[in-house]
Amino acid sequence: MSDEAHQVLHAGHVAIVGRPNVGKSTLLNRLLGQKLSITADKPQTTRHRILGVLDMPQGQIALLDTPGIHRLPGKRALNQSLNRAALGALAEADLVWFVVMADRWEDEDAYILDALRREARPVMLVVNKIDRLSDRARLLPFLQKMQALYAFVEMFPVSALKGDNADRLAETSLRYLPVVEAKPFAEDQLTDRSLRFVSAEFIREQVMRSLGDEVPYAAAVTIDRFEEGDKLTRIAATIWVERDGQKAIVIGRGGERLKAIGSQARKSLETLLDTRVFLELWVKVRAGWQDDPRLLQQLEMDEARWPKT
Ligand SMILES: Nc1nc2c(ncn2[C@@H]2O[C@H](COP(=O)(O)OP(=O)(O)OP(=O)(O)O)[C@@H](O)[C@H]2O)c(=O)[nH]1
Repeated sequence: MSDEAHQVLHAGHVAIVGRPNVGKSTLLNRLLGQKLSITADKPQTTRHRILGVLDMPQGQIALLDTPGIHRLPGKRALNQSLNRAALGALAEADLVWFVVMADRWEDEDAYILDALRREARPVMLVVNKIDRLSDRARLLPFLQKMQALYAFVEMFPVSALKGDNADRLAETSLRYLPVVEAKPFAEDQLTDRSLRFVSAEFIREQVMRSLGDEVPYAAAVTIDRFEEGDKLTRIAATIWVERDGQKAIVIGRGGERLKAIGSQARKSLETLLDTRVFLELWVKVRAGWQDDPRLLQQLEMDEARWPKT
């Protein structure tokens, strides 16, 4: 038998948790070497639990990207479902990456740490955005302060944006996952989500990026048609907003903004799907979807309604 056959493999789930905007999705994309989770310079970009498969010679990590946890969910059904998705991912995890910003510790971080204490899973502290520290000497006292708060199994300063230390984070994490006989996912499998689902997320990302603060959380995307060919994928999608005024904003003067959203989304979809993409976008109004859990589910959980691609 070759040495390789004797190699011990590890595999399991790692939940990436942290307050909004600390860089969880950026970290996931960096490690996967491909864009999977959407990012924008606004909190609460991630609305769904996304599973990304990180394949390494010594095993596989199923990474669960979670929506940023909010301290005060309030009444909005959307916020409550965000918190549920994040806390649900914890229950599935063999290991948790608790992402915080370098030299920043806020009430919301403390709230999440309390939730982690209750789950009693091994937690690694991931100290992100170290590239933004003007003075690296501040890192050590910050780590010491963190160590006093909780018995983290490891503490990793990283820059998700630049990639510093990210690979070592993944390699070290493998050791905390169960030993397996075989890798649970195919080596080239990137996610357990359908391409249709990821495509809807990519379109929503462009809506959020192009819209300042005017509409951000009031937009959802459903895929109406998804036809894959060898060279061309035809996609028709609807952007749902809550009010007529928001519809006008998304469309823009003379349709300019919608055109820009479509063209940016098409570019990232072409990379994802590795085909040319013909994208048709519609904007429709559906009042109150953010406050209505049933409507939310209908709009968001579109995978249940269509066959997997
Ligand atoms: N300078 C710097 N910026 C980063 C780093 N990681 C993420 N960012 C930026 O921080 C912002 C938020 O990143 P996201 O990855 O969307 O954050 P998130 O934690 O997934 O946010 P939610 O989806 O709201 O939970 C983006 O503008 C990123 O480019 C980093 O290592 N360094």
